[in-house]
Amino acid sequence: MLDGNQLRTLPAGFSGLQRLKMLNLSSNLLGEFPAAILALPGLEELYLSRNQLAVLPPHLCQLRQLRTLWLDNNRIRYLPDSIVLLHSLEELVLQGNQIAILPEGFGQLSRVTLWKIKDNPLIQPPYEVCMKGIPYIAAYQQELAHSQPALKPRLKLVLMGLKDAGKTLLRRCLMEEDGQKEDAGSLEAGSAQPRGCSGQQQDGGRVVGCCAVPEDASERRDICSHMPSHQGKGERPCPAPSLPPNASQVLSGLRLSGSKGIEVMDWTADAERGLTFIVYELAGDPTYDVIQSFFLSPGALYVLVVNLSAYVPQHFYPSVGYFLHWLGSKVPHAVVCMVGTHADLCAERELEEKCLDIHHQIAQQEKRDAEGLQSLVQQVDEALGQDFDLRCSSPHTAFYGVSDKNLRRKKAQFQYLLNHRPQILSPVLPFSCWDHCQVRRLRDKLLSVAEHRDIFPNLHRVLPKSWQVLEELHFQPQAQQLWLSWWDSARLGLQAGLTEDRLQSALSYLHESGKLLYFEEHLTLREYVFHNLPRLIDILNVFCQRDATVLLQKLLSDTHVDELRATQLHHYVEGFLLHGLLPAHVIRLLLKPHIQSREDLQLILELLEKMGLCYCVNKPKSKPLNGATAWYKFPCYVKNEVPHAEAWINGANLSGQSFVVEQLQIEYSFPFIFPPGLFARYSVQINSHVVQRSDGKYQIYAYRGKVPVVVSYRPARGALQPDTLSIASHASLPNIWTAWQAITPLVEELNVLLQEWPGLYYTVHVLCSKCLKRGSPNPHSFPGELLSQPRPEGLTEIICPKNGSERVNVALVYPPTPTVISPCSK
Ligand SMILES: Nc1nc2c(ncn2[C@@H]2O[C@H](COP(=O)(O)OP(=O)(O)OP(=O)(O)O)[C@@H](O)[C@H]2O)c(=O)[nH]1
Repeated sequence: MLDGNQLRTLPAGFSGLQRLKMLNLSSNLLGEFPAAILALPGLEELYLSRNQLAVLPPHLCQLRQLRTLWLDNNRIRYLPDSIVLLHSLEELVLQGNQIAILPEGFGQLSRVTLWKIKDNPLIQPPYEVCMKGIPYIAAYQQELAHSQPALKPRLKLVLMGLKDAGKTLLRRCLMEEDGQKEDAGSLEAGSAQPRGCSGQQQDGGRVVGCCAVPEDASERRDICSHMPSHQGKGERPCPAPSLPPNASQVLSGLRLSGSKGIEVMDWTADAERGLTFIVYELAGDPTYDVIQSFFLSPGALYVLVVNLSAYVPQHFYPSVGYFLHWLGSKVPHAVVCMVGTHADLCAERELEEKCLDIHHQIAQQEKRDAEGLQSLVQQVDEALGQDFDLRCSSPHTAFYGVSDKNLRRKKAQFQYLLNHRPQILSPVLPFSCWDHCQVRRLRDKLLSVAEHRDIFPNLHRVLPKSWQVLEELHFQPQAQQLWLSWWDSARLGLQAGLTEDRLQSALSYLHESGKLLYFEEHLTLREYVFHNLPRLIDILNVFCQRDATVLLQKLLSDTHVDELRATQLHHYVEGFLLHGLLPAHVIRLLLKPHIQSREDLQLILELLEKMGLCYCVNKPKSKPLNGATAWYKFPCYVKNEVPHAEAWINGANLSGQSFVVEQLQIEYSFPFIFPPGLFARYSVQINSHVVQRSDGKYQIYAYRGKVPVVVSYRPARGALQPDTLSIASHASLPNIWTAWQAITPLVEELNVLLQEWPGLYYTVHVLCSKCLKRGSPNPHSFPGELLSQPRPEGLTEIICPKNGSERVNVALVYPPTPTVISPCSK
């Protein structure tokens, strides 16, 4: 064991150690692979992790006995071809290198069971194939050998930013620049002038500086959209825009009101090289939050759009910081390009100062986040430095009762978060839709980023012919269905010559490149392949729309609607916007263009439930409704602050009397960001576990059998406070076990949902029941971890420091296993 030294070379004569079977040289400073190692033919285990190796010797295969080879976190760019001859190899760890291509015949390493390749810029085989393991690599390489490879560069481009940031206009200008007109059907008639600039200088003082930044994320995002984008008096006048001919065409298609929601379209940005962007324009309106995260995936280029004219430093977080946190929690290591629109409305100096401010504040936010994570790593290290028994001696120590193994997992997770910060490509790029040169410059910038091999290595990969055939089959004109079941897709795969096991990789590729949606990791959604994106998005957009007129228009499009019926429909819309309730037949009307039959409606409703948009309020579990109207609740529409229920809060019922029961409350804290839309989706997800529920905007009261449960979301109360989501129950003391049983499935559902955010940091605690009973505003939270399946014998009594020597009866469950899902533990 020579790990953790400062070794740059091995001493002369090292090769004399002919009986050596294991050699650990990890965490040294080796810049070259020591030749002496090759002269140790009996070597079975070789650890060279965390060195500075760039090249491996071509004759690596001399180490014929090698069973374990760890080379992670070096600088290796290529693997020698002879590595495929290491037939005894069982463990091969290569993560954290610069490997783009695996040697031909790599699939021969069929004995390898421990395989790690993450964090390499893999092109061939593509990343998603490599991640799946050696058998998939073998299948892919076979495939490639038997087919005619072809190149098809395509990248998913996601536009995001606040409402009215200028995303739509930016996209249209870029596409018009290339002479690509959109389907006129998708445009609504509007004024020939942009909303932010009437073509003349607008008056009105700049008042945004005095706005207080709201604490609620949705309000945070709303505020900037209401900020006037006018120029203040005495500032450089807005130059009368000289309208480029194509900009006026673009503007003529821009609608004036109503939220159009999410849009997706192809943009052939460079016809010569055949490079296509699949552009996903997200909605700036936070009402779309519940669906937007479905469209964020790895391997895309993200453009964060900021309205520079409206920007003031106090609003950095809602207009920039928030989006970086959101994106980072869903797609760790996402590639982000910052664009500042409305540059024509800013004086030169103002432009410079604002861009600089955004740049500085991004750096500050990043530094703060990284320091926070680093201090967590340090805390874990300190805990690891202690003996496990010592850690278990007091329940009030950090990581009380957490095993070394779980601590190491935690550390790996923090390190993963630290190493996968968003990649922000450049300072803010000022942009004006009026300026041809800037439009062209932005287009060139996006193209050059896309072409950058280190950033998007996948763009240059060679694809097997069968993958292309698969794609064509999915998009053939007769494939008009709303979506395909996985089995339909598998049948197309067979036609393309892809067996089921090989289909997964091809679908993952199509998902990452933006061509379709396939949620491989999602428990229920992975049964679908969403190839018809415009239709799917059309459907989802309907249920994020808050504009009564737009909804009514959809409902009244039928010519046979009499006045009575119209009034009735009007009431339905009102109820929907207030309580989120709709009967199935009205949903059918809203989705009319997409529904031909009763089955279509049923399938769509099922899908909406699986996506966490709505649940049926009156369907008895696993029984048909016998002709009664099914009503659906869309939790993201619920407006009432408090659920209508005879409920209890913090140990007191509505009459204010204290219960003689014990409180059990598990609290999830989200220090950086609470995933947008999570509460609404969670609210749907738990529906199958609860009865007699009553929903409020931030709270759900319900029962699990006879045991009451409450789920509450509390937005952060200040900049440094976390958002929290708690799951609570109560029971009389001897039956506290029943309360644990009541909330366990709800905890599990939350954990499953949280897996969709691999870059999210959150903690889980049990709150002190005594503090809760006293109604303490700041109850003590116990560290440690929860068992996902607690047992009665796992309940422990501990003493809360805030309650003197009184014992707290609702306690942690040991031995602990992690409930925090680490992307590294997958
Ligand atoms: N003067 C000027 N006006 C712009 C510019 N970009 C956008 N606008 C105007 O700003 C307003 C909002 O632009 P949109 O492109 O609709 O904003 P968005 O980000 O798509 O908004 P949502 O779809 O609601 O999220 C419109 O009136 C545009 O005409 C720009 O560079 N200069």
